[in-house]
Amino acid sequence: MLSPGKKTAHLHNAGYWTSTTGFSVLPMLEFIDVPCGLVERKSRSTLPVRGHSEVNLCSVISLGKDLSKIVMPVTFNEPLSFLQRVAEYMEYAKLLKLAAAEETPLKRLEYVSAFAVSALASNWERLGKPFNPLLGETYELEREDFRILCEQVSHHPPVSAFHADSDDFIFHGSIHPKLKFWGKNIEIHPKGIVTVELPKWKEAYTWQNVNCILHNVVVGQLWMEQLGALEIKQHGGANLKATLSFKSAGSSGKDLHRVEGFITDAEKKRLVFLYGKWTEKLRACEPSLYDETLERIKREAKSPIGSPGHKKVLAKLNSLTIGAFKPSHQDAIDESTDGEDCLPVDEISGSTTLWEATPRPANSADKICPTDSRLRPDIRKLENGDQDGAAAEKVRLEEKQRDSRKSKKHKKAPEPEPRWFQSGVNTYTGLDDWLYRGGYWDRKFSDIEDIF
Ligand SMILES: CC(C)CCC[C@@H](C)[C@H]1CC[C@H]2[C@@H]3CC=C4C[C@@H](O)CC[C@]4(C)[C@H]3CC[C@]12C
Repeated sequence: MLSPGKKTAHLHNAGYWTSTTGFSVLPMLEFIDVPCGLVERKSRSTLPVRGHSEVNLCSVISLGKDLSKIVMPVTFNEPLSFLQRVAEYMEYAKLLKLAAAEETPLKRLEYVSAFAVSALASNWERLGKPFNPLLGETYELEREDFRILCEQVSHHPPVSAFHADSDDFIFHGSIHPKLKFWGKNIEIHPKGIVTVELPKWKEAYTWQNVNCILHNVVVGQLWMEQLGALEIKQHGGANLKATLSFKSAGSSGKDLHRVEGFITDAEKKRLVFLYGKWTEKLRACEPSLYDETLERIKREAKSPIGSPGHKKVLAKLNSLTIGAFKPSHQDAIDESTDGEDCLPVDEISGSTTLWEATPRPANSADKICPTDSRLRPDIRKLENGDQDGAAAEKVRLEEKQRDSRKSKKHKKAPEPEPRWFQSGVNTYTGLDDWLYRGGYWDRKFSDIEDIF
């Protein structure tokens, strides 16, 4: 087994890990690769600035298409392979360590559930398309207390397999993401089973990832939701089960990113209530506390309709309902219940926090303009040592530029003006000059022409 912190002294199993390379190891949130061959194991602590394109998708694909079969413009991409995205599941691997350290099957399942939810957190606001891995492509990530290897095991359909091990747990599985374009939305079915094994307890946990919906892929603000039931089954020992529901944001957005559900035993008795948001945290409390909270709210709901107490209650009810309990007066809920005076909807006193997301590294949310030099594919290819590719891209870009100018002239429109500058006179010299129009730093780049 691995000895944490002693990377040079691996004595274990043959195969992939015996060849210790001088590759740099990336901390979990460092999404961009650094050149290999570094002597020191050094990692980035910030990200190069980059944003995603807002080019109209309809111009590239048609309805109901399986997106894996479509070549997308590179400006839709984030500079990562999907294998690296898979490795991001491990960001909160410490939860599995915590699970293994617990003495009861229930507590272990609580932490495994937290891990399953936390594995989705890195997807929040990540709206670029990772590169399709090539068949046979691999990605390794070795950290203090675990290591993971991913391999693209099939190209059509695309399947990525992964295996992570550590002193305390093994985590493995495969993902076959199916993307469907439905006009307004893209639906993603990340098919495949994932398994956590805790050898010390001779226990395993299995689940399947929930579906992911990308909204407003053509017009408006692109956003993502994770949707559906996540069933985490415990095998061996107590055979408990966690059933979590990833809620739809709903029209008011109240349930945005919300996750909740129960851990039950083989007799379907509720043992623990789990609640939180996949972007933020997961908490646990006794089902009785959840019931009491609901009871109290129901009682308070009898206060006069329209009173502040009543509104508070409606807000809370709306956010806590799960399974059988649904308020019949849901229609009465209006915008005002979103106000400051509503109860903290994600608080049940007496709960314990199983997992809390850590903040993103610097620059991870900045957007740059899709015309930025840093996004030029020919330059990037040259940087990566692909001279032929760079030459081909350069020709393609120049042709694209020529064609776009031609088609604009054809429409007899006046020569298009530059976007951020205009010709004018330098007030000091009286000579012709180019003057800034302003507005760039508002970063509204949605109508920018795709020049790459
Ligand atoms: C053209 C643009 C809008 C397309 C952008 C598509 C991006 C956002 C899509 C493409 C592939 C998708 C991923 C496919 C599979 C999984 C595994 C699942 O367990 C969590 C979501 C996750 C990680 C998806 C997140 C969103 C994703 C990265």
